[in-house]
Amino acid sequence: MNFLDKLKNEFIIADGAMGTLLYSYGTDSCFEELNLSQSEQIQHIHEAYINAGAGLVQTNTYAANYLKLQRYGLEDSVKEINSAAARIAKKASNGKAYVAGTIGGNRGIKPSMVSLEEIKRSFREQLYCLLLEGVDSILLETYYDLEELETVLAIARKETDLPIIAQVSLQEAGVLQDQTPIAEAFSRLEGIGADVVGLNCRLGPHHMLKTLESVPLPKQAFLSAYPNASIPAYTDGKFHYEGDADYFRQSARDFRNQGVRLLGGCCGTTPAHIKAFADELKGLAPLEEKEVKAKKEIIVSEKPSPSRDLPPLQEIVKERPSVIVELDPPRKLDTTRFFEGAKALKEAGIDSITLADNSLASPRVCNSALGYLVKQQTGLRPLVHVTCRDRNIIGLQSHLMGLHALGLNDILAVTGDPARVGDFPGASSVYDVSSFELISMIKQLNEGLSVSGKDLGQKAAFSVAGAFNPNVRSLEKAVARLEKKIDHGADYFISQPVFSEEKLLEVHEAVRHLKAPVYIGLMPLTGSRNAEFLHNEVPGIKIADSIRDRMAALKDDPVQAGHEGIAIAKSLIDAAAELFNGIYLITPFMRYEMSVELSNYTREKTERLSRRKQHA
Ligand SMILES: Cc1cc2nc3c(=O)[nH]c(=O)nc-3n(C[C@H](O)[C@H](O)[C@H](O)COP(=O)(O)OP(=O)(O)OC[C@H]3O[C@@H](n4cnc5c(N)ncnc54)[C@H](O)[C@@H]3O)c2cc1C
Ligand code: MET
Ligand SMILES: [Zn+2]
Repeated sequence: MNFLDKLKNEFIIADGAMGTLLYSYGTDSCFEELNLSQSEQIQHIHEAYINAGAGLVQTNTYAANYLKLQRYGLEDSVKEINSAAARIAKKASNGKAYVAGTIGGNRGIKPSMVSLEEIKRSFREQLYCLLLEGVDSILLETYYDLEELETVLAIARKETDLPIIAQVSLQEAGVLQDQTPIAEAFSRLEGIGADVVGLNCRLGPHHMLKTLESVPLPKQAFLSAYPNASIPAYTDGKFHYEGDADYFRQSARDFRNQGVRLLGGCCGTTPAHIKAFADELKGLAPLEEKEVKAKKEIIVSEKPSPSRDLPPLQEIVKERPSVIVELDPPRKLDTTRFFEGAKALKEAGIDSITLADNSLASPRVCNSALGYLVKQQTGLRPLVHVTCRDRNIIGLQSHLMGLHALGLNDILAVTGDPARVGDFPGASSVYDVSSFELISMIKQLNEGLSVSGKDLGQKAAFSVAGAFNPNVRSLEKAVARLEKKIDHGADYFISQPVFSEEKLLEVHEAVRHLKAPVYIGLMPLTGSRNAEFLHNEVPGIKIADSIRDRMAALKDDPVQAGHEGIAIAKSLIDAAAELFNGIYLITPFMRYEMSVELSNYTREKTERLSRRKQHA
């Protein structure tokens, strides 16, 4: 009898986990490769599930596509691995169980870089291999991203008449990670032609049952559920699952009462869990009609965001000249000079001081702590840099919520210099998200939503700058990155320092069409060694020979060299102020007096310019 005909009248118990079972036996590499090197072990696991009562087993091919196999250098073995897997499952089933060819999702909980085009290519390759081996059905499982599942399901539906099971993974009870309610996801999947729709992985029976309470029986399709055994625990360097089989026995009837007809297990489950399901449902008829609990509305809080005490910088710089100054947190514990600098800069009338986030990957006093104190003590607006390097998504989200609580609403979102350049070269550079994704994440908080789409009960009021590096070979490419950052929500840009008038003109020409304003970076040179270092060792920075010669002539006179650095910076300010409203001054080595002098100079220069414009 066809698998679907059987489901019309009775339950089918499916198998449980393969991957976590292999892991618990000690395999810590590519599970799918074992189809080639340990086929007997895979066959025994299938047999154990069939003996436990499974009427459907899935091939050991969850990650057997080239995108995932390339981690192990096995991207050319897709056909071999899938074919072997299907043959092993068929041999183990020996006519006693149906065989589903499994294809897992690629886009996980983390924001993903894998394009749909790439996913389609890899999916087709795997699908054809499984179909050629004559499986009884196709099982699409562990899809966090509905768009991905809809895409691959449409391909599979076109290619085969075999029954297709399409399963998503919950973000939390009731919804996917983009907050799509499960009932809606199921009806979309049914619309594309899934014969069975359901849930698998990530969460256990509790959350799946809670979810199913608000899911009606599909019109044509059947419902499935493959819960995890429990939430995984991490002990002695290994993950393990604690949920015991008795707990599964108790939940079997609840799954039946929610209308599930295909019931199996995902991560952490074992033949004992499957036997518990099978024993408990033996002789029971599946549910024909279901009463659905009214769905709890997800209310995104309408609470207004706390008002900003200062307008965002992008608004200021669009209207008038504006100076911001980078004054980095110290590398040592004494912050006296830092606060002296902040006060002096406040008196110089600048719009903001920016505080780097462990620049050059070397630890400094936490910039949000100092930013808060600056605001308290001087009333000056702190702009904190946030890198993707030091915090994973959990840390970033928490950090942003903290900045909101502290009223630090101005952020520069940057990738961050990699750890290997800094004081702790062995430290990990996290990079869970790119600078683009970080910008989107911050803007999502302004919608009152967390990165995973959860309601945060309040909207944040961040204004977000993106970094602009004009000191690259292709300015055109750098500007294309700015456009992409604008698409992700960047409100304005702050640039690396520029050291020549020609470069200022070139940059101005390249960015003038952008709708987001640019604060152009300028930094006074402190001496000849500083100039030579920047010119020769910092990628992209080129200082004109004439300027380097001026600095070199004062090699033995640091005081005069400092004055010369200031004079050079002033002539760059003269040129920059004609082109840009926003000037970003970088303070070298905590020498804030230089920034104060240059801030004052910029103000006088821009006042002269505006008087000239008024007269003209
Ligand atoms: C104003 C400013 C402040 C900064 N503050 C900090 C800080 O506080 N802490 C810190 O650690 N780092 C800081 N940085 C450094 C920054 O993280 C790195 O220099 C980063 O690579 C460039 O900025 P981003 O993070 O926006 O890079 P993105 O635009 O996200 O670029 C990321 C990577 O892509 C590559 N890339 C970018 N543009 C091009 C191009 N045109 N051609 C080829 N490849 C390209 C580069 O390898 C770059 O590293 C700052 C940089 C700027 C401009
Ligand atoms: C990571 S969720 C899917 C797992 C797969 N069905 C296995 O058990 O290996
Ligand atoms: Zn799983």
